[in-house]
Amino acid sequence: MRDVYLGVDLGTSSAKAVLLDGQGLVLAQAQSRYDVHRPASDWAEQDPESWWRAVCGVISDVLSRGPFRVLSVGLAGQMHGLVLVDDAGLPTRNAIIWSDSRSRAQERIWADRVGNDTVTTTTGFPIATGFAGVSLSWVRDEEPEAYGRASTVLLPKDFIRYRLTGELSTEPTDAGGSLLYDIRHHTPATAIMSELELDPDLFPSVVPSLSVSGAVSSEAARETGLAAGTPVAAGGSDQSMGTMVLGLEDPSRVAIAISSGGTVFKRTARPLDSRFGLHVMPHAVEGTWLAMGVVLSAGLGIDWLADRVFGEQRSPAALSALMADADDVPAGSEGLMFSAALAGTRTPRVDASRRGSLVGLGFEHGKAHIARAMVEGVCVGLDASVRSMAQAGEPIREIVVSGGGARFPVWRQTLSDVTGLPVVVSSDLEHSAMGAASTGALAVGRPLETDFGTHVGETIHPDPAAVAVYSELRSELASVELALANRKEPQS
Ligand SMILES: Nc1ncnc2c1ncn2[C@@H]1O[C@H](COP(=O)(O)OP(=O)(O)O)[C@@H](O)[C@H]1O
Ligand SMILES: O=C(CO)[C@@H](O)[C@H](O)COP(=O)(O)O
Repeated sequence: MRDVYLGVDLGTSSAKAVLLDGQGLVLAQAQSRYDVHRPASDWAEQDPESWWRAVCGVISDVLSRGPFRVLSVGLAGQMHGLVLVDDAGLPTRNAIIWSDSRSRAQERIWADRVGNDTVTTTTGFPIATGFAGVSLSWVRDEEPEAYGRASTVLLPKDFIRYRLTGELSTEPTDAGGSLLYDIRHHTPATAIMSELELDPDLFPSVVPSLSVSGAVSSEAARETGLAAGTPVAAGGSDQSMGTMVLGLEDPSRVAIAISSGGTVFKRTARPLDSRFGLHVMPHAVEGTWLAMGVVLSAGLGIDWLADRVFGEQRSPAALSALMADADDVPAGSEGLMFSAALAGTRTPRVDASRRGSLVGLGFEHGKAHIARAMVEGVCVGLDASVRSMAQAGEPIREIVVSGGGARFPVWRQTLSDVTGLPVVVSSDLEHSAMGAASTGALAVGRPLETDFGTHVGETIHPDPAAVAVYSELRSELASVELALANRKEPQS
């Protein structure tokens, strides 16, 4: 029987599980998709039970390829979402996830009563819809019954911890993305919560990311196939866990995840100055920090194009075909531009009301042009965060790319051409699940014997002709966005 470490990532599009051996080698991995529900415009919800079913499925799947002895479990997950559970641990409503933008009235209440400067200084994040704190205010105002029945606020992956171990807790990296946590004092932001008439007792206990947060219960053992008593590490947010395995020791490397959202992230020795519009939160390794810039729809946008707009199956094969066709379209998409803010923007500027636009459409364009233009638009958004990091004093000479979209050449090359930087493709595209497994190993005192800096595939170099095309696209997109900035918001 082989000794292994299990990592679970509760992504936005799917749950993933990986099993690593003591040398960090992937022995098995599995993925199970679920949906984002959008029952009203601006809403984005998921059913925590569907998360749990998917997690049970992927764990059972990887274990079936054994025999394995799992020495620890580590957890990673999508950030910011709000899960409210009652005294019996049952969700009082669906989870409101990070790409939700319904709570604009509450965003204004937070700004009026507490102020953006106080919130940013205290929590590291600006006031924005989709963050657990603002979503919590919405539930309190609009669904008092679901708020009243709740006894604990959990972040998404912490619901999985609860189902695995029975423990209601979070850890600093996800607490730090909730808008309800004081990152300077490492305590719940009770003053902010009280000012907004949110009950501070709802916030769960916070345990260190690299510690053991509980053990697999006998009920969870029956559902997953894990042995009861297996230690479960606290883990962290998806990107925080990703930094554990993306070889980011070289400070001039920045990571980019092309996942449901697109994220630029970097571990830093000090918290970055919030004036540069980036998110700042505690990192899993105590005393260090994570800086992050986000494009709110990357893979989500491609999935939406394939599914809602083109009416195709959102299957891996259909997505792969669409991305391959997009790769055949020349840089610049023959004049088509896609401002890809389908779900608003958060960095460098918060604007939940912003939406995307397709500019320059002609009879010469087809599906592949539209998909490519979206990839280009997302990369221009990611480039803005890379530039913000450089402005904040973090030198950037190389990108390491990972996530579901990074398997496609069109994303890798466009990222390199838009940023003008070499892009190293991580050989561990499931960086969050891998980081969670590695964190679990650390938590039980058995660090993996590998140098993750060497887990790299090919390096993509910028093509000078495409760099010139994208330099122009960057300024053209900026003009389009400026022109649309004052567009009247439709009444929903
Ligand atoms: N097996 C796959 N085949 C094709 N595309 C995929 C696959 N897995 C993920 N993707 C693409 O990557 C995106 C999600 O990336 P991923 O890193 O898995 O996201 P998340 O962690 O948010 O669930 C999807 O929206 C899809 O476009
Ligand atoms: O909102 C953010 C980061 O601020 C998102 O990046 C979420 O953390 C979800 O990540 P993915 O599911 O896209 O990996």
